[in-house]
Order: sequence, then structure tokens, then C-alpha cells
Amino acid sequence: MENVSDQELRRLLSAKGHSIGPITNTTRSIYQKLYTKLLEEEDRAIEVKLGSPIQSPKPDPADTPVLRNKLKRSPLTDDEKLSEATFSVPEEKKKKVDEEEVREDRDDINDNNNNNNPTPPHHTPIIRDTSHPTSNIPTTGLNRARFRGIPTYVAPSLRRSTIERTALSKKLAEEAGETNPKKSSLRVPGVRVTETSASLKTKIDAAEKAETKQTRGLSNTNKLNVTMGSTPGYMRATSSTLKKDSKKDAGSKKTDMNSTRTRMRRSIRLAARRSIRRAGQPTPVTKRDKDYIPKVGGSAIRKAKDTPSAAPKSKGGPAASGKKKRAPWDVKGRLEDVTNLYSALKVEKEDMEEKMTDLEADVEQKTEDLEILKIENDKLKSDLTSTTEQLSEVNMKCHEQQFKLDEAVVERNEKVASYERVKRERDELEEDFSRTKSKMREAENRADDLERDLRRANNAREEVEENLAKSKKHVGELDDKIEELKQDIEKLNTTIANKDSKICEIERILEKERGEKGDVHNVLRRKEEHIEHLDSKIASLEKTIKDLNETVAEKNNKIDSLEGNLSKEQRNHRDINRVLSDRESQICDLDQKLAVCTERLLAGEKLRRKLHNTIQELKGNIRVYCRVRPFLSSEVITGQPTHEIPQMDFGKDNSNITISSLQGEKLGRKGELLNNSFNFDHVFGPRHTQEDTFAEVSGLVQSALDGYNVCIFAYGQTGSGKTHTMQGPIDPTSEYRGIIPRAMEQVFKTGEEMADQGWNYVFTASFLEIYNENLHDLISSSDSKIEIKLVNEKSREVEVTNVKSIIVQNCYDVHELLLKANKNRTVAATKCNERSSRSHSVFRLKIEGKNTKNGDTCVGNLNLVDLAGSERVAHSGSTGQRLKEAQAINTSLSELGNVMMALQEKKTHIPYRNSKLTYLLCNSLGGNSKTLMFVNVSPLDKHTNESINSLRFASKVNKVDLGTAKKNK
Ligand SMILES: Nc1ncnc2c1ncn2[C@@H]1O[C@H](COP(=O)(O)OP(=O)(O)OP(=O)(O)O)[C@@H](O)[C@H]1O
Repeated sequence: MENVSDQELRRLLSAKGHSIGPITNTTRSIYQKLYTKLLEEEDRAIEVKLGSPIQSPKPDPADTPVLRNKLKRSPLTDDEKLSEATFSVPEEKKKKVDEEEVREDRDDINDNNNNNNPTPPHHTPIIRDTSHPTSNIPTTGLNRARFRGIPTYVAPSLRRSTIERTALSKKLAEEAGETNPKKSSLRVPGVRVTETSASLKTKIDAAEKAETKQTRGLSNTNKLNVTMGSTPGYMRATSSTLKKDSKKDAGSKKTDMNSTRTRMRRSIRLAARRSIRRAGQPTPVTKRDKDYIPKVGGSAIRKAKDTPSAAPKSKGGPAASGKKKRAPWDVKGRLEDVTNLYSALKVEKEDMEEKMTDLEADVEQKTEDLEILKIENDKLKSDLTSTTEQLSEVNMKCHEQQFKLDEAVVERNEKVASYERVKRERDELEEDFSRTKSKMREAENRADDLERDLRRANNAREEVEENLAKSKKHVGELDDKIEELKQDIEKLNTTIANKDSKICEIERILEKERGEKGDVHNVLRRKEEHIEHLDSKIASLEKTIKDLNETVAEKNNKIDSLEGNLSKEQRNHRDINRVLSDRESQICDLDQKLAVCTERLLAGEKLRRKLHNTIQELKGNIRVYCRVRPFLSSEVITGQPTHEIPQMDFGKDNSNITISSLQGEKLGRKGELLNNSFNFDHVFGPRHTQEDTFAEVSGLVQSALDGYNVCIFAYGQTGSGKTHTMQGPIDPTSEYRGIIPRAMEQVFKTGEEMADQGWNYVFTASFLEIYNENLHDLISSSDSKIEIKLVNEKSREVEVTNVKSIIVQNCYDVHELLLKANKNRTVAATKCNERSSRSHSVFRLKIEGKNTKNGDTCVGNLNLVDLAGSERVAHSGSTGQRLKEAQAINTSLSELGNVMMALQEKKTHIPYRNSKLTYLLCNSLGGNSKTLMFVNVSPLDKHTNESINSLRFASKVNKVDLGTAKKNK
């Protein structure tokens, strides 16, 4: 405690209503103690005014762990755990606090002794609590210990005095079932009875007991000293003061505070030394100790001797001279030892006396302290009573609060349950809300997308509308362009039509000029190919124009291609114009060349005809070809080759035939074998084909085309192959087709070819039959009589009346004609057996040619005659109709021979009119005619004589010179 002046003590205590007498050394301590107590009360008052860190002015009993356990509350909160932790201070901590307090008190006492501090040893040191706003307020030693970092034991809200708190804690501990308040901690939050306080309480109790004993005259200072020996110094001082006050109050007048303090210091010093010695610490021996030792007597000496560390280690002490065993004879030494021992005992005796004095002073002091404690105890008891009452009220309130708390707990649980329910519902609602929100967000996004799409669609629609407007405008422009193009196309078409007309004209001109031959013809053909190329170009141009029209229909997408095609077409048009101009110039050149070529061609054609005619004349205007047919399958003897005829021999140059025959074989007499050799213009053996035969005839056919009268007839006995040679099978595709169909093929083909040279031919065909010197039209069913009239005597031109002439233009027409003739012939054959062999058939083709280029004309007649069988009727023994037929045949054939002979003999009268046959062929025999006679020979040996006869007749005809033929114009 700080030193307080007497004036200050007087002022404060007077202010508090205390009557203050004279302050002496004895009363100062009492006044100071009272002063301290008043300060503490002021502290509490100030703290109550300022408010403690703990807001609750009173501890809530329900907050105690014990009560909490009784109420079985819910788990502690963090604040409660923290408060709980402040009550469960470990024992080590408590000991440390006590030891600290003891040490501090002892230090205080020592300080007071050393500094002659007038502060009484029992005075509680005042420290400042800097952790509190009222840090200037002095606190007790407990607070100071707490301030030094020792865990807080005292709640700031209950700033009571240590004794009050001790009593209260004891009571609370008893209520809480605590039997040893010293060892246990109070469970009241904010109220903690420290071990020091508990021990203080115990000591107070012991002091009260001692006081009681003292009151009963049983003052036992030693016992009190023993009891107080373990108390801290300030308590002992307090006891001494109390004892002194008690003595004072009892009327003792012989003690004062100074003597008491001196004794107390001495006893404390001795007690400390004893405790130090008990702890084995060397005890410093003061001068007073040295003086005191001899007073102690034998026990003290023994103690001094028995103490292993005191006498030997004390410097200058009795045992400092060393423990030396003296010899028996060392009387002087022994006397010296006895003297020393005496001195020590004397000192011990004085010490004991002083100790007794001190103890008496202590007892007085304790008595004073006891009185003070008693007063305080009474006050505390009254406080305890009031506190107990308050506590019972608090307990009642606590019970009520507990009940309310239970209800609140139940209500809380219900609310918690409802809260949980509400929370779940809220969570569910939140989930629904979040889902709805997300859906709304999606819907909003979709709406945004739709709006964007709509905006885009609107923009696209606007663009489309703009494009549509542009397209319409563009279409209008395109329509204009199309119109222009159409006009251009029409112009182009007009130009093309003009060009076509020009081309047609050119072609017509070209056709006129096609009469020429050779290089000019080739050049012309190339030009035509070039024209065709140009035509194809024109066609492609037309196709392109068509494509352009279609392209224009597509408008927007094909404008570029249309323009490209347009430009392309323009280029093509320019090219075509260029080509056309080139062509026109070429055509002009060609026209000139063509005129030259045409002249040359016509001249060449004339030359060719002339040469051809010359050749034919050189060959002879009447030629005789011999043809021997092969054996028929029905005629062949087994193993005999069909093409080998034993009695015949054919020359190597195809112009000779030798036929062996027995001559003179009569009535069993063998005849002589005679070789009958005949020379003809050409001899066809059995191996020669129809094609071979026609190859030698085609020149005459060409002569007919050139405007000559040609007559080819077949002569021979029945079955020798005349019809086969002249007509063959009526099948235009057969390889065995005869001269008539092949000649027709040639004239049509040549007529087409000559058309290039300007020749335009008209072919008129008729087919007659001469049977029994009567003419029959084989292509007409008319029964009108056919007459032969001589139209021009000089030219021997005859006209056949009532005969049907058909214009034939192709082989098909001829084929139809032959079929019809064959049919009519068959019908006639049913009426007259073997009529076909008994009649002459004459196929006549009138060829009328006109050259459009030079105006030349030509008329030729091609007579193809299949004569009746030439066999001798006399030999056959025919009669009746057969005879008549034979006679008619013989007549006609004889007359034919006669005409030939007359022509050979160059008679002025040629007997054409003697037979229908010669009359019909009068303009084709002799003079202006070219005649070819096939003499057909049967391979059969039995027909040898007839064959020889035929060959002889043919040989006779072959000698006929018909003279130079003239072309019909
Ligand atoms: N060169 C030949 N090659 C093959 N067969 C032939 C040849 N010549 C004629 N024949 C055949 O001989 C037969 C008689 O011929 P074809 O009828 O032509 O004789 P023909 O002289 O005309 O008789 P007819 O006077 O009775 O008319 C026919 O079957 C015919 O096919």
C-alpha cells in the first residue's frame, strides 16, 4: 500500500462519517486498513457506476454449470464455454497464484523492513488495473495477480471484498454440493473463490477458534503461531494487529505498535530462516544470531552440531573453527569448547526469550486482527443472509425462468421444427423459384432469340423486298435486253434465212456444177463439207440462241451467263459474218472455178461417153456370151462334181467352148467323137456366178444410160438357164439375182450419181410376153390387144400400144413389178402348161435423161429378153398346142436369125416384121443398137446336140456386124 499521509487518512475517514481520534503508530494501521476498505468500496461503487465488462449486474444462477446441468440445457454457446473455462483453472495455476501472492507479500514485508516503510505488513498492496477504463482505481493483490497474466478468478461484475466473496462462494459451493470449497471452483459465472480466499477463510475460522480459546483464557500462542505459521505474512500481521487491538480494546496498555512490529519482524525472520534451513539452504548467521546461540542451551548446541551444513559452513560461527577431536590431555582445549558451548546456549536462551516476546506480540496482533475479522465476519454474515435471500429469490426467478425456458425450449423446438418445415418449403420454393427463374431465363432467351430471328427475318424480308425491287427493275432491264436480243435474233434469223437462201442458191448452183469430175469435184466436196460445218455452226448458233432464251427466263441467276452468251453470240455472229463474207468470196471463187469445172466435167462426161461407146463398139455392137450352167442337184450322179462337165471344155481365156459329141452313132454302130469348138465374146462356165456374168453386162447398161438402145437376150434350150441368167430368183437380196435386178440397181445408182452432174433420169419399165406370136402385158391384167406400131420408119422406132409402162424410181419398184409379172406368168402357166418356156419375155426399161446443166438429153432403151426354149420341136415329136408353140418359137427364133443374117449381109431390107419378137426389138437390133446374146447351154450330155445347135446359132449371130450404134437424143 502506498504511503498515505495522516491528513489524507483523517480527511477520507471523516468524509465517510468515521470519528477519528489521534493518529498514533498503533492506530495508524487500523486507520489505514479502514482506509483501504473504504477505497475498495469506492472501487465497487465506481465500477457499478461505470458498468462492468459483464453487463449482467448479478450473476445468473441458472448460468452456473451445476444449474445448467440440472436444467439440462442445450449445448453451451461459445461465450458460455469461455466463461466455463474461466472457472476451471488448473491446480498448478492456483498454486502459482498463492505462491506469487506469498512471495509478493513477503517481498512487501521485506521492502517495508528494509525501507522502514511505515505501511503495515497486512496492508493489501494497491495496483492499478490498466485493462479497465477505470485503471486508476487501485485493486487488491488478487487483482494485481490477475493483472500479471494469471487467469482471472474474480468477475469484474462482482467486486466484492475478498472475505465477502469467500463467504458467498462457500455458501454457493455448499448449495452446489461442494464439500471442499478450497479445492473446488465456484460455478457461479463471474464469481470465483480463489484458493487463497478459501485458505483465508479457513484461517479466519482458525483465528475465530483461537479467539474463542483466548476469550476462554486458553490463549495458546504456540498453537496460534503454528496455525498462523502457514499463513502469509500480511495475515499474520493482520492477526497481530487484531490481537493488539483486541488487547487494546481489553484495556491493555503496555504494548505499542513499534514494539509489536519489531517482534513480528523478528519472528518472521526466524520463521523464514527456519523454513530456509528446512529447505537445506545455508542460513546466514547474523551478529544477533551469534549472540543468541549460547542462550539456546544443549539442544541448540546439539542441533548446531547435528546440522551438517550450518556450523561447518558458517563463517565465523562456533563451528567455524572446525570440528576437531581433542586429545584427552587437551584440557585447555576442552575448557575452551565448554566455554564456547556455554556462550551458544546463552545466546539460544536469549533468542528463546526474545521469541517468547515476539510470540506474545503476535498473539496481541492476532487478537487485534481477530477482532477486525469478527466485525467483518458479522457484516459478512449479514451480507450473506441478504445474499441468501437474494439467491433464493434468484432461485425462484430461476425456476420461473427455467419453466419459461422449458416452455420457450418447447416453443423453440416447435418453432425450430416449423422453421425447418418452412425452411424446407422455402428451399423447395427457392428451387421452384430458381427452376422457374431458369425457365423464365430460357424463355426470355428464347424470346430474345425469336426477337433476333424476327429482326433478322424482317431485315431479310426488307433485303428480299429491296432485292425483289432491284430484280424487278433488273428484270425490266433484262426484258428490254431480251427484246433487243430478240430483235437481234430476228435480224440474225433474217440474216441466216438470207444466208440460207443464199446457201440454197449456192447449192443449186453447186448442183448445176456437179457435172464436172476430178479435182474440181473434190474441191467442191470440201466446200460442201465446209458449208456443212457452217451449217452445224449455224445450228449450234440457233441452239445457243435457244439456250439464251431459256437463260433469259431464269433472269437473276443467269444474267451473267446470258451476257456472256450474248457477247459470245455477238462474237460468233461477227465470226459468222466474217465466215460468211469469206464464204461469199470463196463462193465467188468457187463459182468461177465451178464454171470452169463444169465445163470440164461436161466435156469429160462427153469424152467418157464417147470413149465408152468406142469401147463398146470395139467390143462389138452385137456380142454373144456363152454360159454353161452347172449340174443341178437332181441331175448329179452320186459322186460326180456339179461343176465338171465331161463333154465340154472351156478355154483359158473364157472365150472358147469345146463340146464333144458322137457323130454318126446309128443302129449299134459307134459314132465318132467330134469336138465342136465355139468362140464367143465371153464364155461363162458352170463356176461363174451371176455377179461375174453381170460384170460383163454392166457396160451395156451404162450405154443404155448414155442414150443407147441395148438389147440383151438369152437364147438356149429349155432348162439351160436362160431365166436364171436374165432374172434369177425374185429376191432383191439373193446372190443369185439375175441381170434384170442388177441392171436396175446399176441404172438407179448411176442415175443418182449422174444427178450430181445435172442429169435427171426418168425410168419407165414395161414387161411383155410373146407367146404364140401374141403380146401379153405381164404387169397388167388388161386383156386389151397389144399392137406394135412402127412410129418412125427411118429410125425404126416402134410403139407398143395398150402396154402398161411404170415409172420406177428404185429397186423396190422393180421388185414389185417382177413379182407381178411372175404372178401373171404363173397364172398363164396354169392355163398353158410350160408356157414360161414356150414364150418370150421382154423386160423393157426406157431411160430418159436430161442434163439440167447443159440441157443435154438422152433416151436409151434397155431390153432384157428371155427367149423361149430353142429346142427343136420336130425332135421332140410335139403336136397340137405344143406344136403350135414350137412353130411360133421356131418362127420367131428363125426370124431373129434371119434378121441377124440380114444385118450381117447388110441387106437393105431387114425382116423385122416377120415375127413379133424381131418387130418388137427392131430398134434394138442393128444400127443404133447394142446387142448382147447369151447362149445358155445345158451341161447334160443328152442335151449335147441341142447345145451344139444353140452354140452354132449363137456363133452365127456372133458374126453379125451391127455397125456403129447411134445415140438416141
Ligand atoms: N448358172 C446356173 N447355176 C445354177 N443353176 C442354174 C444355172 N442356170 C440355170 N440353173 C437352174 O437350172 C434350172 C433351169 O433353169 P431355167 O429355168 O433358167 O432354164 P430355162 O432355160 O429358162 O428354162 P425355160 O426355157 O423352160 O424357161 C433352174 O432350176 C435354174 O435354177
